[in-house]
Amino acid sequence: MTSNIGTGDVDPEVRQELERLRDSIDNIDAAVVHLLAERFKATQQVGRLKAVHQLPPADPGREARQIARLRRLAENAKLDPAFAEKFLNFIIAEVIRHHERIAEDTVNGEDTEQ
Ligand SMILES: O=C(O)C(=O)C[C@]1(C(=O)O)C=C[C@@H](O)C=C1
Repeated sequence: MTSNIGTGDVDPEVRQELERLRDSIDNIDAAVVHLLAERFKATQQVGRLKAVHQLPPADPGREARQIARLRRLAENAKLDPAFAEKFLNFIIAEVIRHHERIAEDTVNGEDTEQ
């Protein structure tokens, strides 16, 4: 069936309920973006620290502990732990790319960017 939500041909009560839920979703999405931005600010600092001290971008042991912890948190929150793991892995892969870029731009502990 094709959706008629966009055409205005929807019970006003249903439309109102949908709008209420979507407002909530929009707030949550904004919070997620802000939280992710804060997380990336912290990981950028980790990336610089690792580059300056010539530490490897990835730390598989740390990642294994984070995944185990996040899976537990997800289960308690009734979120699919497999989804939580995929989501964390997706973010960490991006962080590692950032770390690698920072390491490339760092020579003898000096930032060569700019
Ligand atoms: O904690 C670190 O060592 C980081 O570089 C941060 C982080 C993360 O995004 O949480 C990213 C890469 C590592 O493999 C582990 C964790």
